[in-house]
Amino acid sequence: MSTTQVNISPEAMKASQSLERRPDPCIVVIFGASGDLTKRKLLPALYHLEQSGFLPENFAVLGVARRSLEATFPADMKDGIIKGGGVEENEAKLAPFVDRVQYYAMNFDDDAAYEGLKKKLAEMDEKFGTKANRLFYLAVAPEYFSDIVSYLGKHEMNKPVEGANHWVRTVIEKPFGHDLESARALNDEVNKVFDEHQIFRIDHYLGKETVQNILVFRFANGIFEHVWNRNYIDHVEITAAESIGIEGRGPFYEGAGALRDVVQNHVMELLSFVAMEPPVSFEADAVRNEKVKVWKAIQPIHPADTVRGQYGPGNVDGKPVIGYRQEDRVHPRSQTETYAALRLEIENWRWAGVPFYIRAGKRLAKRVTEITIQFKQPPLLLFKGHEGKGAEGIKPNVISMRIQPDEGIALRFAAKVPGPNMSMSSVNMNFSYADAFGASSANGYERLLLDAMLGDGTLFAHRDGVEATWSLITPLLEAWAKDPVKDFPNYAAGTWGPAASDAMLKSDGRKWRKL
Ligand SMILES: NC(=O)C1=CN([C@@H]2O[C@H](COP(=O)(O)OP(=O)(O)OC[C@H]3O[C@@H](n4cnc5c(N)ncnc54)[C@H](OP(=O)(O)O)[C@@H]3O)[C@@H](O)[C@H]2O)C=CC1
Ligand SMILES: O=C1O[C@H](COP(=O)(O)O)[C@@H](O)[C@H](O)[C@H]1O
Repeated sequence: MSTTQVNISPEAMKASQSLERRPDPCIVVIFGASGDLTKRKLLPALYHLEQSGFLPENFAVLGVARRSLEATFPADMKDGIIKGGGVEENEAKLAPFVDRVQYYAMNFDDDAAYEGLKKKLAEMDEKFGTKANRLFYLAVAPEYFSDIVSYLGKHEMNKPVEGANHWVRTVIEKPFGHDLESARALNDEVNKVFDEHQIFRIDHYLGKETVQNILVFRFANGIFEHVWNRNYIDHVEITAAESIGIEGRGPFYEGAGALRDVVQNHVMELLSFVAMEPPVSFEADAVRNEKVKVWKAIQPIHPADTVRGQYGPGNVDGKPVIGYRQEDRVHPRSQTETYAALRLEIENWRWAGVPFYIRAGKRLAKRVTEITIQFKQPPLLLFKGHEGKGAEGIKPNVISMRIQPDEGIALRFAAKVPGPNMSMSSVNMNFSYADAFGASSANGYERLLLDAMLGDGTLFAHRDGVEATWSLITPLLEAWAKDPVKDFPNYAAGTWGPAASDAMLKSDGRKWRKL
């Protein structure tokens, strides 16, 4: 049961949901327009932004992909746009948005086609009054990132047109490289064409309200920061569990695995928000610098402090599902991990000696992303022996930050059970986002697209950060590659992962929090 009470008036709530300034007129150019990401996330997010009145009046979208979809794009995606945009089903509302979306078919490798693209954009500027401002969104497989960027440079679409007061930016999807070397090479390639301030490396976790709220919880409240350190915290757990499998993305996932797919990026971002020092301001560089300091303070992770898993057949939500090796376009003896758990330490004054346990995986028992801060037991267990019959007993205090679903924060503490005896039980104080502020349809992409259009890079990854996280992960990938696993699959779909993961915490006298 929720105990959330909110002291915000409807007027204040409305004000917090309004924009201080709208983005300049612009065209969002989506490379990979016929793909899954565009359909499920980008177009719905843009539609929702438009419906919220956050887009400039002079605004347009150009979808770019290989197939000839001029006649059907984006009409054949309209159901997804309406559903994903969280706007009530109403075709009349959708029509003005769809009128601003156009399509251009080309092969990303086709040098000559970029001249056609340039011409098409100039025509759209005329039609929509978009003033030559461009947001090039690379929603494509990573092997195309460099090519597209260099062709944009070669055809002089990377810089504002001389004499005009406008901007050109690029948003680059993850994965940003597949190891340290490739990330550096990609950064070099992209930096040859775009200045760093033009590059927005997206990690959609940073667009989630609950992720941003980690910083608000820590730095806008007076009581938590004092205990947010090694003196009071026993350990930190970060869980990013998914119940879905690889959703037909066999070739991509075979080359990625859980470590590359979510740990190097989403989970490392969560960790940096939990562990960073207060930035001097909420400006892009100040926040990014503090994050990088955290990643650089993480000690090299020893392979013995890691666990790999791969799901076999099992049951998810009461339905039988196939194992990873049976998925489409997956090698029948694949070594790719669909689960990874790590134990790591951040060697700085705040965190020395506090283990951080991380786990992420597919086809786990349920979808839940949560950060658990477990505090030390009080120094004197005054009430030992009074735990109370039938009650759960006194457990250490826990702050759990639920990133998704059921977004919110809970604090576990001990309370006296009513009655003549001094019996105690653990209870939870809950804050629920939905109860406090109503359900949100925002999917992270909305906020980030808006920020990119506004030129605000605070919630985007920076070159240094990407390279720092790859520096941590790459040695593990190399160590794992040298040491093939013999027991894959080692967890059944629909469970909480391999037994070795529980054993890793058990060897430290701890266990994963039940989620
Ligand atoms: N899907 C998701 O939920 C997420 C995806 N991402 C990242 O976003 C990016 C896109 O992913 P996703 O949408 O799933 O990928 P898809 O495979 O669904 O889409 C790929 C797109 O690229 C186009 N394309 C591929 N090759 C060419 C080419 N040579 N010339 C022109 N167009 C080409 C395809 O066009 P056509 O159909 O015409 O061939 C299609 O529009 C990837 O980097 C992925 O890692 C990141 C987070 C989540
Ligand atoms: O980037 C990715 O993220 C999703 C998980 O995102 P979420 O917002 O649903 O938590 C993951 O399924 C996908 O494999 C990965 O590429």
